[in-house]
Amino acid sequence: MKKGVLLVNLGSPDSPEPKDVKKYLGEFLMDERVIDVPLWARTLIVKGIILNTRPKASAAAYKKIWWENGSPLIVLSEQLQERIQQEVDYPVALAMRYGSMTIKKGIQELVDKGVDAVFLIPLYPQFAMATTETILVLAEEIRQAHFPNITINSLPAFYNNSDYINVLSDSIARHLEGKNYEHLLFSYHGVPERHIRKSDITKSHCKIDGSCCATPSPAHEFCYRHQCFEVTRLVAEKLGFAPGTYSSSFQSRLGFDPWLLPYTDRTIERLGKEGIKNMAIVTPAFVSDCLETLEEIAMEGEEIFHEMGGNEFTTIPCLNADKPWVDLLAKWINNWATSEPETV
Ligand SMILES: C=CC1=C(C)c2cc3[nH]c(cc4nc(cc5[nH]c(cc1n2)c(C)c5CCC(=O)O)C(CCC(=O)O)=C4C)c(C)c3C=C
Ligand SMILES: [Fe+2]
Ligand SMILES: [Fe+2]
Repeated sequence: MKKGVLLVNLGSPDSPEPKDVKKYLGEFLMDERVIDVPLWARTLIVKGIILNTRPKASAAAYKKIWWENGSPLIVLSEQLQERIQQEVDYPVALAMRYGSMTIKKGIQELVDKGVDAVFLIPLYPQFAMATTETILVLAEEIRQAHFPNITINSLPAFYNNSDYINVLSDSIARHLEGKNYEHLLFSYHGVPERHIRKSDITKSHCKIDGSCCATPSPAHEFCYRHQCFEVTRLVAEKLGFAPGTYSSSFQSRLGFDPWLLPYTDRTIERLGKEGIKNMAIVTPAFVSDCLETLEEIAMEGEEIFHEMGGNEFTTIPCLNADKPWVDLLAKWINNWATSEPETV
Protein backbone atom coordinates (compact mmCIF):
# COMPACT_ATOMS: atom_id res chain seq x y z
CA MET A 1 0.00 0.00 0.00
CA LYS A 2 1.19 3.54 -0.66
CA LYS A 3 1.20 5.63 2.47
CA GLY A 4 0.37 9.30 2.98
CA VAL A 5 -0.36 11.74 5.77
CA LEU A 6 -3.31 14.07 6.32
CA LEU A 7 -2.90 16.83 8.92
CA VAL A 8 -6.24 18.27 10.06
CA ASN A 9 -6.74 21.51 11.97
CA LEU A 10 -9.90 23.45 12.82
CA GLY A 11 -10.09 25.95 9.96
CA SER A 12 -10.76 29.66 9.54
CA PRO A 13 -13.05 31.84 7.45
CA ASP A 14 -11.92 32.61 3.86
CA SER A 15 -11.53 36.27 4.83
CA PRO A 16 -12.18 38.43 7.89
CA GLU A 17 -15.29 39.91 6.25
CA PRO A 18 -18.60 39.36 8.10
CA LYS A 19 -20.14 37.34 5.22
CA ASP A 20 -17.24 34.83 5.19
CA VAL A 21 -17.12 34.70 8.98
CA LYS A 22 -20.87 34.01 9.02
CA LYS A 23 -20.50 31.15 6.53
CA TYR A 24 -17.65 29.63 8.56
CA LEU A 25 -19.42 30.00 11.90
CA GLY A 26 -22.58 28.51 10.38
CA GLU A 27 -20.75 25.34 9.38
CA PHE A 28 -18.73 25.17 12.62
CA LEU A 29 -21.57 25.74 15.07
CA MET A 30 -24.10 23.55 13.22
CA ASP A 31 -21.78 20.60 13.91
CA GLU A 32 -23.69 18.33 16.30
CA ARG A 33 -20.47 17.68 18.24
CA VAL A 34 -19.91 21.40 18.83
CA ILE A 35 -23.39 22.58 19.74
CA ASP A 36 -24.67 19.22 20.85
CA VAL A 37 -28.40 19.79 21.14
CA PRO A 38 -31.21 18.41 18.92
CA LEU A 39 -31.18 19.78 15.35
CA TRP A 40 -34.25 22.00 15.84
CA ALA A 41 -32.70 23.63 18.93
CA ARG A 42 -29.28 23.95 17.27
CA THR A 43 -30.87 25.59 14.22
CA LEU A 44 -32.74 28.02 16.46
CA ILE A 45 -29.65 28.88 18.53
CA VAL A 46 -27.20 29.11 15.62
CA LYS A 47 -29.27 30.46 12.73
CA GLY A 48 -31.83 32.32 14.84
CA ILE A 49 -29.47 33.94 17.36
CA ILE A 50 -25.68 33.50 16.98
CA LEU A 51 -25.41 34.12 13.23
CA ASN A 52 -27.41 37.33 13.59
CA THR A 53 -25.06 38.84 16.13
CA ARG A 54 -21.66 37.16 16.32
CA PRO A 55 -20.22 37.38 12.76
CA LYS A 56 -19.79 41.17 12.95
CA ALA A 57 -17.94 41.04 16.28
CA SER A 58 -15.93 37.97 15.25
CA ALA A 59 -15.01 39.61 11.92
CA ALA A 60 -13.70 42.65 13.79
CA ALA A 61 -11.58 40.33 15.97
CA TYR A 62 -10.30 38.42 12.92
CA LYS A 63 -9.36 41.73 11.24
CA LYS A 64 -7.06 42.53 14.17
CA ILE A 65 -5.00 39.37 13.71
CA TRP A 66 -5.33 38.66 9.95
CA TRP A 67 -2.03 38.48 8.07
CA GLU A 68 -1.25 39.67 4.55
CA ASN A 69 -1.15 36.06 3.39
CA GLY A 70 -4.31 34.95 5.25
CA SER A 71 -5.52 33.54 8.53
CA PRO A 72 -2.63 32.86 10.94
CA LEU A 73 -4.05 29.42 11.74
CA ILE A 74 -4.05 28.43 8.04
CA VAL A 75 -0.68 30.04 7.23
CA LEU A 76 1.00 28.41 10.24
CA SER A 77 -0.59 25.03 9.49
CA GLU A 78 0.67 25.29 5.89
CA GLN A 79 4.18 26.06 7.15
CA LEU A 80 3.95 23.01 9.42
CA GLN A 81 2.86 20.82 6.49
CA GLU A 82 5.68 22.11 4.25
CA ARG A 83 8.33 21.52 6.90
CA ILE A 84 7.08 18.03 7.73
CA GLN A 85 7.07 17.25 4.00
CA GLN A 86 10.79 18.14 3.92
CA GLU A 87 11.42 15.52 6.62
CA VAL A 88 9.40 12.49 5.45
CA ASP A 89 9.23 10.41 2.26
CA TYR A 90 5.40 10.18 2.21
CA PRO A 91 3.06 12.78 0.69
CA VAL A 92 1.72 15.13 3.39
CA ALA A 93 -1.59 16.96 2.81
CA LEU A 94 -3.36 19.52 4.95
CA ALA A 95 -7.10 19.89 5.54
CA MET A 96 -9.40 21.81 7.84
CA ARG A 97 -12.51 20.49 9.61
CA TYR A 98 -14.45 23.63 8.64
CA GLY A 99 -14.09 26.02 5.71
CA SER A 100 -12.89 25.52 2.15
CA MET A 101 -9.85 23.30 2.78
CA THR A 102 -12.07 20.27 3.31
CA ILE A 103 -11.07 16.80 4.51
CA LYS A 104 -12.50 15.39 1.25
CA LYS A 105 -10.13 17.59 -0.80
CA GLY A 106 -7.22 16.59 1.45
CA ILE A 107 -7.87 12.87 0.96
CA GLN A 108 -8.41 13.40 -2.79
CA GLU A 109 -5.01 15.12 -3.02
CA LEU A 110 -3.38 12.06 -1.45
CA VAL A 111 -5.37 9.58 -3.55
CA ASP A 112 -4.31 11.48 -6.70
CA LYS A 113 -0.73 10.74 -5.66
CA GLY A 114 -1.54 7.03 -5.45
CA VAL A 115 -2.01 6.88 -1.68
CA ASP A 116 -4.32 4.18 -0.32
CA ALA A 117 -3.22 4.15 3.35
CA VAL A 118 -3.77 7.46 5.13
CA PHE A 119 -2.33 8.46 8.50
CA LEU A 120 -4.73 11.08 9.86
CA ILE A 121 -3.24 13.53 12.37
CA PRO A 122 -5.81 15.70 14.18
CA LEU A 123 -3.72 18.69 15.28
CA TYR A 124 -4.98 18.64 18.87
CA PRO A 125 -2.96 17.37 21.84
CA GLN A 126 -6.13 16.63 23.87
CA PHE A 127 -9.20 14.68 22.80
CA ALA A 128 -12.52 16.56 22.64
CA MET A 129 -15.74 15.64 20.91
CA ALA A 130 -15.77 19.16 19.39
CA THR A 131 -12.33 18.66 17.82
CA THR A 132 -10.76 15.19 17.43
CA GLU A 133 -14.00 13.20 17.46
CA THR A 134 -15.74 15.32 14.84
CA ILE A 135 -12.69 14.99 12.55
CA LEU A 136 -12.54 11.20 12.92
CA VAL A 137 -16.26 10.75 12.36
CA LEU A 138 -16.32 12.97 9.27
CA ALA A 139 -13.17 11.39 7.81
CA GLU A 140 -14.73 7.93 8.15
CA GLU A 141 -18.00 9.11 6.54
CA ILE A 142 -16.02 10.59 3.64
CA ARG A 143 -13.95 7.41 3.30
CA GLN A 144 -17.05 5.20 3.13
CA ALA A 145 -18.86 7.50 0.68
CA HIS A 146 -16.00 8.44 -1.66
CA PHE A 147 -12.85 6.42 -1.01
CA PRO A 148 -13.97 2.92 0.08
CA ASN A 149 -10.68 1.35 -1.02
CA ILE A 150 -8.38 3.35 1.25
CA THR A 151 -7.59 2.76 4.92
CA ILE A 152 -7.36 5.50 7.53
CA ASN A 153 -5.36 5.20 10.73
CA SER A 154 -5.28 8.07 13.18
CA LEU A 155 -2.88 9.46 15.74
CA PRO A 156 -4.48 9.34 19.21
CA ALA A 157 -4.40 12.30 21.60
CA PHE A 158 -0.75 12.87 22.50
CA TYR A 159 -1.18 15.10 25.60
CA ASN A 160 0.90 12.80 27.81
CA ASN A 161 3.43 11.58 25.26
CA SER A 162 6.83 12.16 26.84
CA ASP A 163 8.40 13.47 23.61
CA TYR A 164 5.55 15.96 23.20
CA ILE A 165 5.89 17.10 26.81
CA ASN A 166 9.64 17.57 26.27
CA VAL A 167 9.09 19.65 23.10
CA LEU A 168 6.42 21.78 24.78
CA SER A 169 8.47 22.23 27.97
CA ASP A 170 11.59 23.22 26.01
CA SER A 171 9.55 25.77 24.06
CA ILE A 172 8.12 27.24 27.27
CA ALA A 173 11.53 27.36 28.93
CA ARG A 174 13.06 29.02 25.85
CA HIS A 175 10.41 31.74 25.73
CA LEU A 176 10.60 32.39 29.47
CA GLU A 177 14.38 32.63 29.54
CA GLY A 178 15.44 35.96 31.02
CA LYS A 179 11.79 36.93 31.66
CA ASN A 180 10.77 38.21 35.02
CA TYR A 181 7.43 36.52 35.73
CA GLU A 182 5.72 35.48 38.94
CA HIS A 183 2.97 33.24 37.56
CA LEU A 184 2.61 31.06 34.45
CA LEU A 185 -0.98 30.45 33.37
CA PHE A 186 -1.76 27.43 31.17
CA SER A 187 -4.87 28.54 29.27
CA TYR A 188 -6.81 25.83 27.39
CA HIS A 189 -9.79 26.30 25.08
CA GLY A 190 -12.93 25.60 27.13
CA VAL A 191 -15.79 23.21 26.42
CA PRO A 192 -19.21 22.93 28.06
CA GLU A 193 -19.13 20.65 31.14
CA ARG A 194 -21.82 18.56 29.42
CA HIS A 195 -19.27 17.51 26.77
CA ILE A 196 -17.05 16.01 29.46
CA ARG A 197 -19.94 13.92 30.84
CA LYS A 198 -20.97 12.81 27.34
CA SER A 199 -17.45 11.58 26.55
CA ASP A 200 -17.19 9.64 29.86
CA ILE A 201 -17.12 6.00 28.72
CA THR A 202 -17.74 4.81 32.31
CA LYS A 203 -20.80 7.11 32.52
CA SER A 204 -20.04 7.61 36.23
CA HIS A 205 -16.49 8.91 36.66
CA CYS A 206 -16.46 12.51 35.46
CA LYS A 207 -18.08 14.51 38.26
CA ILE A 208 -16.12 17.62 37.24
CA ASP A 209 -15.22 18.14 40.87
CA GLY A 210 -11.92 18.71 42.65
CA SER A 211 -10.68 15.14 42.32
CA CYS A 212 -12.16 13.14 39.40
CA CYS A 213 -9.55 14.23 36.89
CA ALA A 214 -6.73 13.29 39.29
CA THR A 215 -8.19 9.84 40.12
CA PRO A 216 -7.13 7.10 37.66
CA SER A 217 -9.98 5.99 35.37
CA PRO A 218 -10.51 4.57 31.87
CA ALA A 219 -12.66 7.70 31.35
CA HIS A 220 -9.49 9.75 30.97
CA GLU A 221 -8.83 8.38 27.49
CA PHE A 222 -11.60 10.76 26.37
CA CYS A 223 -11.65 13.34 29.18
CA TYR A 224 -10.56 16.70 27.80
CA ARG A 225 -10.41 18.22 31.29
CA HIS A 226 -8.12 15.48 32.62
CA GLN A 227 -5.91 15.72 29.55
CA CYS A 228 -5.51 19.50 29.94
CA PHE A 229 -4.64 19.22 33.63
CA GLU A 230 -2.17 16.44 32.81
CA VAL A 231 -0.30 18.66 30.33
CA THR A 232 0.07 21.31 33.04
CA ARG A 233 1.17 18.75 35.64
CA LEU A 234 3.70 17.05 33.35
CA VAL A 235 5.24 20.32 32.11
CA ALA A 236 5.43 21.70 35.67
CA GLU A 237 7.13 18.47 36.80
CA LYS A 238 9.56 18.55 33.88
CA LEU A 239 10.47 22.22 34.42
CA GLY A 240 10.51 21.95 38.23
CA PHE A 241 7.93 24.70 38.82
CA ALA A 242 7.18 25.44 42.47
CA PRO A 243 3.54 24.95 43.61
CA GLY A 244 1.60 28.22 43.45
CA THR A 245 3.68 29.66 40.60
CA TYR A 246 1.49 28.18 37.85
CA SER A 247 -2.15 27.20 37.25
CA SER A 248 -4.64 26.10 34.56
CA SER A 249 -7.69 27.86 33.17
CA PHE A 250 -10.15 27.64 30.26
CA GLN A 251 -10.86 30.35 27.68
CA SER A 252 -13.29 31.15 24.82
CA ARG A 253 -16.64 30.18 26.33
CA LEU A 254 -19.81 30.61 24.27
CA GLY A 255 -23.42 30.73 25.48
CA PHE A 256 -24.91 30.34 28.93
CA ASP A 257 -24.24 26.69 29.80
CA PRO A 258 -21.61 25.96 32.46
CA TRP A 259 -18.20 25.62 30.78
CA LEU A 260 -15.03 24.27 32.36
CA LEU A 261 -13.70 26.39 35.21
CA PRO A 262 -11.78 28.45 36.07
CA TYR A 263 -12.23 30.91 33.22
CA THR A 264 -9.05 32.47 31.82
CA ASP A 265 -10.29 36.09 31.77
CA ARG A 266 -11.39 35.90 35.44
CA THR A 267 -8.11 34.21 36.38
CA ILE A 268 -6.04 36.97 34.76
CA GLU A 269 -8.20 39.50 36.57
CA ARG A 270 -7.72 37.71 39.90
CA LEU A 271 -3.95 37.42 39.45
CA GLY A 272 -3.77 41.17 38.75
CA LYS A 273 -5.94 41.97 41.77
CA GLU A 274 -3.80 39.74 43.99
CA GLY A 275 -0.81 41.90 43.14
CA ILE A 276 0.93 39.74 40.51
CA LYS A 277 2.88 42.29 38.44
CA ASN A 278 4.42 40.06 35.77
CA MET A 279 2.76 37.00 34.35
CA ALA A 280 3.25 34.64 31.43
CA ILE A 281 0.66 32.62 29.56
CA VAL A 282 0.88 29.51 27.39
CA THR A 283 -1.93 27.94 25.34
CA PRO A 284 -1.26 24.19 24.94
CA ALA A 285 -4.67 23.21 23.50
CA PHE A 286 -3.62 24.91 20.26
CA VAL A 287 -0.70 23.74 18.17
CA SER A 288 -0.96 26.75 15.84
CA ASP A 289 -1.48 30.37 16.84
CA CYS A 290 -4.95 31.53 15.88
CA LEU A 291 -7.69 33.98 16.75
CA GLU A 292 -7.99 32.52 20.25
CA THR A 293 -4.31 32.99 21.11
CA LEU A 294 -3.45 36.13 19.14
CA GLU A 295 -6.56 38.17 19.93
CA GLU A 296 -8.27 36.71 22.99
CA ILE A 297 -5.07 36.06 24.92
CA ALA A 298 -2.32 38.31 23.53
CA MET A 299 -4.59 41.35 23.09
CA GLU A 300 -7.65 41.05 25.36
CA GLY A 301 -5.84 39.10 28.07
CA GLU A 302 -3.04 41.63 28.22
CA GLU A 303 -5.53 44.48 28.41
CA ILE A 304 -7.33 42.87 31.37
CA PHE A 305 -4.00 42.34 33.14
CA HIS A 306 -2.94 45.94 32.64
CA GLU A 307 -6.34 47.21 33.83
CA MET A 308 -5.78 45.22 37.03
CA GLY A 309 -2.44 46.91 37.57
CA GLY A 310 -0.20 44.27 35.99
CA ASN A 311 2.98 45.18 34.10
CA GLU A 312 4.60 42.54 31.92
CA PHE A 313 2.34 40.02 30.17
CA THR A 314 4.38 37.44 28.26
CA THR A 315 2.54 35.28 25.74
CA ILE A 316 4.31 32.11 24.70
CA PRO A 317 3.68 31.21 21.03
CA CYS A 318 2.23 27.84 20.07
CA LEU A 319 4.58 25.18 18.69
CA ASN A 320 3.58 26.28 15.16
CA ALA A 321 6.27 25.07 12.73
CA ASP A 322 9.16 24.92 15.23
CA LYS A 323 11.87 22.44 14.27
CA PRO A 324 11.58 20.17 17.36
CA TRP A 325 7.80 19.88 16.82
CA VAL A 326 8.24 19.16 13.09
CA ASP A 327 10.86 16.52 13.95
CA LEU A 328 8.54 14.89 16.47
CA LEU A 329 5.65 14.70 14.00
CA ALA A 330 8.05 13.27 11.40
CA LYS A 331 9.12 10.64 13.95
CA TRP A 332 5.47 9.66 14.64
CA ILE A 333 4.79 9.46 10.90
CA ASN A 334 7.81 7.23 10.31
CA ASN A 335 6.84 5.02 13.28
CA TRP A 336 3.35 4.61 11.83
CA ALA A 337 4.65 3.90 8.35
CA THR A 338 6.90 1.12 9.60
CA SER A 339 4.37 -0.53 11.94
CA GLU A 340 0.92 -2.07 11.58
CA PRO A 341 -1.45 0.20 13.52
CA GLU A 342 -5.20 -0.41 13.92
CA THR A 343 -7.58 1.38 11.57
CA VAL A 344 -9.83 4.22 12.85
C1 LIG B 1 -8.33 23.69 20.93
C2 LIG B 1 -9.41 23.10 20.71
C3 LIG B 1 -10.74 23.69 20.57
C4 LIG B 1 -11.88 23.30 21.26
C5 LIG B 1 -12.00 22.21 22.29
C6 LIG B 1 -12.94 24.12 20.78
C7 LIG B 1 -14.26 24.04 21.23
C8 LIG B 1 -15.26 24.94 20.91
N1 LIG B 1 -15.14 26.11 20.20
C9 LIG B 1 -16.36 26.74 20.11
C10 LIG B 1 -16.67 27.95 19.48
C11 LIG B 1 -15.75 28.74 18.75
N2 LIG B 1 -14.40 28.53 18.63
C12 LIG B 1 -13.88 29.45 17.77
C13 LIG B 1 -12.57 29.56 17.35
C14 LIG B 1 -11.59 28.58 17.55
N3 LIG B 1 -11.70 27.42 18.31
C15 LIG B 1 -10.54 26.70 18.24
C16 LIG B 1 -10.25 25.50 18.87
C17 LIG B 1 -11.12 24.78 19.70
N4 LIG B 1 -12.46 24.99 19.85
C18 LIG B 1 -9.64 27.45 17.40
C19 LIG B 1 -8.27 26.99 17.01
C20 LIG B 1 -10.28 28.61 16.99
C21 LIG B 1 -9.68 29.72 16.13
C22 LIG B 1 -9.99 29.59 14.68
C23 LIG B 1 -9.25 30.60 13.85
O1 LIG B 1 -9.71 30.86 12.71
O2 LIG B 1 -8.23 31.18 14.23
C24 LIG B 1 -14.92 30.33 17.33
C25 LIG B 1 -14.80 31.43 16.25
C26 LIG B 1 -14.36 32.72 16.73
C27 LIG B 1 -15.39 33.39 17.57
O3 LIG B 1 -16.41 33.80 17.07
O4 LIG B 1 -15.14 33.44 18.79
C28 LIG B 1 -16.10 29.90 17.95
C29 LIG B 1 -17.47 30.49 17.81
C30 LIG B 1 -17.29 25.90 20.79
C31 LIG B 1 -18.78 26.20 20.90
C32 LIG B 1 -16.61 24.80 21.29
C33 LIG B 1 -17.07 23.63 22.08
C34 LIG B 1 -18.27 23.26 22.21
FE1 LIG C 1 -13.33 27.01 19.58
FE1 LIG D 1 -12.45 13.95 34.93
